[in-house]
Amino acid sequence: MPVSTRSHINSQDQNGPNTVQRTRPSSDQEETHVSFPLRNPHHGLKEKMKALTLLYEQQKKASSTLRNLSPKPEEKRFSTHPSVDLLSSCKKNERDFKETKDSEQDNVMRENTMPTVPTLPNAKLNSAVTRTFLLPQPPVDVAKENLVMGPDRFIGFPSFPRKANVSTTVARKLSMGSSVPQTEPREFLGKENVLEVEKLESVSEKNEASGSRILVFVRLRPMFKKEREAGLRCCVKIVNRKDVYLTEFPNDNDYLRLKRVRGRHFTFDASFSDSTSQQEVYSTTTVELVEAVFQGRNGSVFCYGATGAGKTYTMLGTVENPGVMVLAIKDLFTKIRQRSCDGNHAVHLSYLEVYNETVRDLLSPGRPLVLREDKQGIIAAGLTQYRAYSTDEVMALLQRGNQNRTTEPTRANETSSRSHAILQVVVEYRVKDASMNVVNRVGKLSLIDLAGSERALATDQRTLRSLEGANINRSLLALSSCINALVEGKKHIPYRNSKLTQLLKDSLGGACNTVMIANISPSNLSFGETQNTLHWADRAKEIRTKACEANVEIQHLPETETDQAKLLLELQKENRELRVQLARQQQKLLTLQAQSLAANASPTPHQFPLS
Ligand SMILES: Nc1ncnc2c1ncn2[C@@H]1O[C@H](COP(=O)(O)OP(=O)(O)OP(=O)(O)O)[C@@H](O)[C@H]1O
Repeated sequence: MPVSTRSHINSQDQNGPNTVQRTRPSSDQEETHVSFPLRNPHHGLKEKMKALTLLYEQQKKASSTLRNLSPKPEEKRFSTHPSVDLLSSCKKNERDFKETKDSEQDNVMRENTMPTVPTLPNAKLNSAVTRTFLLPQPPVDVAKENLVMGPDRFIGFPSFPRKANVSTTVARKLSMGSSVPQTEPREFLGKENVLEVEKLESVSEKNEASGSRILVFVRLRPMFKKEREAGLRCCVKIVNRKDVYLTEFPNDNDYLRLKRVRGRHFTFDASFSDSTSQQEVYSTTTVELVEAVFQGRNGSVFCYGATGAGKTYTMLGTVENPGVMVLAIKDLFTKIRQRSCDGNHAVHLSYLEVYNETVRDLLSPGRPLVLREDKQGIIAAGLTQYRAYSTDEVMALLQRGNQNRTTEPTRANETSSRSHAILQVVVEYRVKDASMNVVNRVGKLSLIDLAGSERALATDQRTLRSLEGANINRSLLALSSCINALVEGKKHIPYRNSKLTQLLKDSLGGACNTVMIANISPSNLSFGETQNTLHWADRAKEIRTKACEANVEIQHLPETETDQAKLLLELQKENRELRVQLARQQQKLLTLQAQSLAANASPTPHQFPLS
């Protein structure tokens, strides 16, 4: 989504943050002196934070080792939609990740961590309209923390609020390019998959040359035990990780055509079989978009498919197998940690749903939001944007949002999402270039879990379910009309036909790197829906979005006194924010120290000899 002012970036900026030379002022000078070139007044604070964070991590490790000595609690199990309890999975995976990366990251500032949120077991499935799982409230300090920094309620859905610009020159850089480093995925892929990823890289290279094509992936979910027991057959075969063969088996009662088997063949950028891991799906589809966000480019990933085909599983996943949203957030913060020495990052987050043609804020539910269009695109007026400092915080917010999301059991899925959910993460990355100009990149990642289409049932007539179904189908139909119009190169694209298409306008026809993951079921009972999904996915391959330009702003060193004063104010604000962060870290450290002291002090029974 566009930022207010932009222009072309010169090639010099390619050198990126690593070439920046900076000097650090002493902490007493921080808020009083205005000498130029202006220096960032909170470097001292940053150092302190780094040291504190490290100390905190060590304490945390020590206390977790202590805890591990005590007998393990029973393995946590879901009694409801597993995707709603992501925090612990995130923690577990983050721990694994930390273990592997610890040695190389010792000199890097670690992200904040939050106390684990306990999950209440045995949450019951409820057929009410709104999800009513018994889930933990987000930790109090998340809410408090966000009150300190926000929430910035005025921020619209697709746009990020721009600060008053001191800028005189603005820069713009073209399209998601080969400059996007492939940092992560290979270690998670099997050997045979590396070759495939290389093939896929050539897809995105081609993309780069010819503007931005929507990349379309297909994911087949495994057959359920219930389906196998019911004698259903698999009608989908994936070959070469690209080709999808769909077989139409004759109906058992159709004696005349018993031997007639018809099939269709589709090819996509990649097709994932039912045994593909979540990590592999993420690495193939989304990892590059996350990297591009740091360069100021927008990216969208949306899951499309029939109800029960695996969209929410792909997007959110489970505790053991976190999905694209969770992996992207973790990846994002890992990258921020790795770059924390280069510049400042700010991550803002919003989460909304479109339910029955109304837009609702999932993070602070209230009145429906109104969509407005302005120069920056479609805006959901009043949508809350939270500033997040760590994966844990985002997970807590995501969990809170998922509690508020509308789900209910359907014929095909016990925890069917009845709304379209859009998680949007805005990353602002600010760094100084060699000439001490401030380079500001703003990239936005939209992760979209669409509601599934479902055939209307005769018994559903006039119930809330049928209204929901009708609205879901209506918005998906509107989505298909937009896809058609875009593919046919029509001038008028009917985005206004539904709230969903208005919100997806930027992803479909704007300057955005877009990925579509079409989820399909293997069961021959879902043949019609699968064929339909594959048809639209096949159409979507032909959509070209506008060349994805980087949102890069260069703020030149201020010359006038007013501009200098403005810059000073901004730096002071940032300084205050860092102080709040520091205080929070100190608080956490103290709590942890107190806990480990208490753990050491409390005697365990076997320490005392029996008399
Ligand atoms: N790749 C997969 N591996 C294992 N289980 C899967 C996979 N995909 C889906 N499932 C399981 O299938 C069930 C339905 O999946 P999910 O809820 O993601 O469907 P959906 O497309 O989001 O449906 P709806 O549109 O109704 O919300 C869930 O129990 C989920 O755990």
